[in-house]
Amino acid sequence: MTSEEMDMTPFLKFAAEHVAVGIHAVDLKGKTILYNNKMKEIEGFDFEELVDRSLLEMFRFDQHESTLLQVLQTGEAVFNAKQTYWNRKGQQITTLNDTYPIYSKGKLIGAMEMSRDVTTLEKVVYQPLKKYEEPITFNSITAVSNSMRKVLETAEKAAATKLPVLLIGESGTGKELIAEAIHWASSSKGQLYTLYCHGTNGELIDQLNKNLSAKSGGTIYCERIDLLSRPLQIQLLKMAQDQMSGDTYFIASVGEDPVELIASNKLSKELYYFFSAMTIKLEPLRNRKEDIQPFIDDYLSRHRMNFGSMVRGLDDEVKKLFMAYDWPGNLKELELLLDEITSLITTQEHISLNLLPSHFKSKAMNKTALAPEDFIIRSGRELLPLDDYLFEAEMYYLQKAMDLHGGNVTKAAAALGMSRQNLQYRLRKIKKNEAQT
Ligand SMILES: Nc1ncnc2c1ncn2[C@@H]1O[C@H](COP(=O)(O)OP(=O)(O)OP(=O)(O)O)[C@@H](O)[C@H]1O
Repeated sequence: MTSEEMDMTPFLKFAAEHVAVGIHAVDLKGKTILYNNKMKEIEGFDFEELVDRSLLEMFRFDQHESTLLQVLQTGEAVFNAKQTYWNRKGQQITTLNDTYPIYSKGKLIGAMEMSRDVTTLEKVVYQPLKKYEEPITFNSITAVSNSMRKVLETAEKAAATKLPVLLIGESGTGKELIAEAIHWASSSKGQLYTLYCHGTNGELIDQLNKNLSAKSGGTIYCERIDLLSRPLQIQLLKMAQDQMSGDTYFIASVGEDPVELIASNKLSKELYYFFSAMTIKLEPLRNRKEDIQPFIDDYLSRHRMNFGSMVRGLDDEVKKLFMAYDWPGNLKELELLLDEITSLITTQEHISLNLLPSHFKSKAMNKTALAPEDFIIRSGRELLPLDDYLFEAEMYYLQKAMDLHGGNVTKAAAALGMSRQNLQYRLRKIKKNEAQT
């Protein structure tokens, strides 16, 4: 039988589910008709989140979605569109996207986006060291808030004792920067190697092991060990134990509370014990807003020095907006935003509201938390983005259901027609959101 005579559908379905490229396809109405496993992984969806909820409902009408819509409107492909964003798990992700119009019998029937996850590659290119073009020392780090000052104090002690360090903090809080500063301040003689655990594999860990042995030591910074699969965590632990006898210094990071990561089986207890001789927790930027202005001052002074620009600071309105915004992507988000703004600046001395990119303005200006009774649409009031509106409505409805059932999750879930696990998951999400606002 030739391939033309065979029904290729099962093969194509298998390929779509197993290929290492994220695929998202929509029909003419913009309705999702294909969303493969790799795309779920890139966008950070949990299986629980997909239960009881249609995929379409979950999408934000953000830049990512609009490339598909744009292709539907123009019928023309868009290639190599780079996007950096924070996915549902708060992980910073960079993708390169190709988006194609799909035709059948000469008629446009939909669009398909293929995303390559280039987060690791991007990090290698974007390492702070390359950006600052000098080794990172504790002096290059903005630390005005009490919590950051304590971080530096502990980091300096860690460098002096050369004890393994575990850095804990959300994406973009500065873990890699601290790791570099510890390396340069320590007596570690060799080179600094960074193992980006997102997207690493067994061969890379072996290669690192060989390099360290050949050069008799160095510092190894394992970024986000919680993103390694369990077998790779075991391989990394073995490698670390092998290297203990040599002159190798170990630093690692995780993106969440390690105790919770261990409880949810995402982090091996043994690996945690190995790295946690000293632990350093970096607070999210929303809990230490005193660091925002000094960071901006440092950034702009570097910008004036490197590019001869005139830009000195922010307008009062922008200052207020920056202080009110919750910066889910932390200092990295602020830095990327400043990169974007300063690339447009010509002769201005102050950054005014009209210099802020519209994607940021709409996010920051709509982010003010609503009281539950406020979620109905009132005339004369600016509309919320649909995603925020649905979240507010869901929060209100679930809390009401819980109150009505005396806080009993099983009963409330039954009344809402959803699984207990799903309700628990959503309540946890609400709690997390409340803690952040
Ligand atoms: N305290 C700080 N002082 C100066 N720059 C900072 C500080 N914190 C973060 N940055 C800047 O933010 C960027 C992101 O920091 P870094 O890569 O260290 O974050 P991270 O916590 O390691 O993030 P991820 O978990 O996503 O890897 C850096 O390029 C650095 O320039």
